[in-house]
Amino acid sequence: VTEISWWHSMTGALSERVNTMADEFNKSQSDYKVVPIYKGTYDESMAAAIAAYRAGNAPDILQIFEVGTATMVYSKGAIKPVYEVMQQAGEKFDQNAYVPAVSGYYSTAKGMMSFPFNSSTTIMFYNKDLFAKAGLDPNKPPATWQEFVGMAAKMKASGVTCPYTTTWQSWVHLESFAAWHNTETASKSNGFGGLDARLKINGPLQVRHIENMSNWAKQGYFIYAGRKDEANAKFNAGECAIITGSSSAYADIRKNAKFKFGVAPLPYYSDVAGAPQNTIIGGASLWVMGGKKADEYKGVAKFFTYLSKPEVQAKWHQETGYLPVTKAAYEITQKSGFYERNPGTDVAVKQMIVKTTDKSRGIRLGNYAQIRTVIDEELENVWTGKKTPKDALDSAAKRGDELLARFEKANK
Ligand SMILES: O=P(O)(O)OC[C@H](O)CO
Repeated sequence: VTEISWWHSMTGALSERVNTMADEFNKSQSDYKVVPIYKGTYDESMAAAIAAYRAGNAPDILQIFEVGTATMVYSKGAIKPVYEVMQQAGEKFDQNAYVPAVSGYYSTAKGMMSFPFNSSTTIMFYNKDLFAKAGLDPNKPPATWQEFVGMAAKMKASGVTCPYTTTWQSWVHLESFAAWHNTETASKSNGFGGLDARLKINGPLQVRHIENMSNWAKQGYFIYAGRKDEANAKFNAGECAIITGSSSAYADIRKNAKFKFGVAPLPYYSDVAGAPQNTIIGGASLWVMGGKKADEYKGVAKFFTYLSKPEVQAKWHQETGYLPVTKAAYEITQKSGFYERNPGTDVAVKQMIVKTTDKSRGIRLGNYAQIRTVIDEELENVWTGKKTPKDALDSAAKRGDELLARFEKANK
């Protein structure tokens, strides 16, 4: 039996699903054994994989978050493109079966570089019980940021200690926020048009929004909980009335929440022309590492064929809140009546099926995992009152551009 190692960053209900999928594949045949290994958060696992690659003991399959995509695409030798793995193993791989927002994110002109696995997008969850406590209609979540302000004030007045929180602040409030308002995050179509792209995260729209968030933080409407998904625990414990973040938060909310919850689209500014456009994908994809034996690649390809089955993808989507990455997975889910039985589970899908523009397709920027750290630091300077929103965003853009310039030079 050939073992196939799979490093991932899934926790809670998500990691249970990952283990079940590997088990099911392992039971379906006797030549290969997929071994899933939790390697820490997305950035921890990416750093561990780079070190392991240098030491010659990288895993076969590596789950990398969406912002690591450009770095992986340019890591020639360290990775083996998925279209090549599938072709050489003689496995069928229909790239047209994928939802365009997903395949577009992970493809180059040659084909799909990684295997789309857990694509999410930015949405809102809210606690209906806390809405009722504040005298708000539990079936009317805020559709716009303008509406949000009055509601947050009512929640605060009714004694809610955390009216609003968010996970992944840079993804939700800058990257996806910009696409939702059909605004660029970087020049050159957010980096898809070339390595010389530079950040545009300090424009008037972004400054306006971060200024609002800064005021909401001061008024106690917005409670900052951390850079990654720390805020989920606060929401799941019933402390926060509203959370914005990954659609995949659904997996643990539906399992753990002891309150009635609702799912709604990400709020937007209704006075911005072109909004709402579409939000962008997050989550991660599976990369195949370079320098492995032919037999291992064959096993990886077989496992990807298993993961490509519409019914496997549909189950993953329905249980986790990740997007259906193929049209077939979406259709199976729709026909089964799942969306009617579980109101709100199609919110993420609807935000994504819109035709994207050159500003809203996604981002393809090198060193972006490091740039996220810079953005996180600068936003924290705003929440703690050390910097004005404009100064913090200007500084994030400048420091981020230095990282982009370095990446451009190294990959020319
Ligand atoms: O929680 P996930 O897996 O949807 O990922 C969220 C962000 O996109 C990570 O960059």
